[in-house]
Amino acid sequence: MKIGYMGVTSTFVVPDDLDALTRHPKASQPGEPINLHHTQCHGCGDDAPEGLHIKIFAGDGFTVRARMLVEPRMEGGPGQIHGGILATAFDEVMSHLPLLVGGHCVTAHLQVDFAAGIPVGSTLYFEGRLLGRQRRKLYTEVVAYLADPLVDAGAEAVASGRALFVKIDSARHYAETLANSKAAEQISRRRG
Ligand SMILES: CCCCCCCCCCCC(=O)SCCNC(=O)CCNC(=O)[C@H](O)C(C)(C)COP(=O)(O)OP(=O)(O)OC[C@H]1O[C@@H](n2cnc3c(N)ncnc32)[C@H](O)[C@@H]1OP(=O)(O)O
Repeated sequence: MKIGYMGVTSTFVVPDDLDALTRHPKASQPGEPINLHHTQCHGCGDDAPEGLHIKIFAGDGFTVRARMLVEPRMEGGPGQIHGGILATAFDEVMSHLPLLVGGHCVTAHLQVDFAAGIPVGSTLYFEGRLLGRQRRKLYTEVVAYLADPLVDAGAEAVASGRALFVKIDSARHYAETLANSKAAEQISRRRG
C-alpha cells in the first residue's frame, strides 16, 4: 500500500494563488451555534453517547470558536487527554469552517502539534480559522487553550492543528454508506 496521497506523503502548504472568500448568506452569525453535522456525529452530535459533544459557534469573519469538557473517558497518559481524542476534536472544529463559505467537506489531511499535557477535568477552548480556499480545497487551522482567550488575554495555547478539507457532493459521497447511519432518516429529511 502506498503511504500518503497519490504515493506522496502530504504536507500542509497553503498556496499563494488563493481564491477570494465570501461568507455564505446562510452562514451562522458570529456567536450563533453551527449545526453542520447531525445528532449522531462523534464530534458534535448531542445524541452520540460516546461522542465528544463539542459546542461550536461561528466567530467573526472566517473563524469559529468551540469548547469541550475533557472527561475521564478521554484519558490517555495518567490524568491527561489522549492525543488521538484531541486530534479528533481538532478535526471536528476545523470541519465547521468550510460551512462559513458554504458546502460540505471531508478531511483530506490533518496534522497536530501537542505543546503541553491537557488535564482531565479541564475545559478546552478552541479558536479555528479558515486560511484560504483554492478550488475545492480549504485550508484551516485551530489552536486549543486551557482558558477562554476571549476573556483571558493570557490564555495558554496548549496545542494547534492544521487541516486540508476537500469540498464534496454529500449526497453522492455518502450514497453507499448513508443507510449505515443511525441518523439516516434525519439526514434524508434535511436534504428534502
Ligand atoms: C448531511 C451530511 C453531513 C456531512 C457531515 C460531514 C462530517 C464531517 C466529519 C468531520 C470531518 C471528517 O472527519 S471526514 C472523514 C475523514 N475523511 C475522509 O473520509 C475522506 C476520504 N478521502 C476522500 O473521500 C477523497 O480522497 C477526497 C474527497 C478527499 C478527494 O477525492 P476526489 O473528490 O476524487 O478529489 P481529488 O481530485 O482527489 O482532490 C481534490 C483536490 O484536493 C487535493 N487533495 C486531495 N487529497 C489530498 C491530500 N491528502 N493532500 C493534499 N492534497 C490533496 C487534490 O490534489 C486536488 O487538488 P487540485 O487538483 O484541485 O489542486
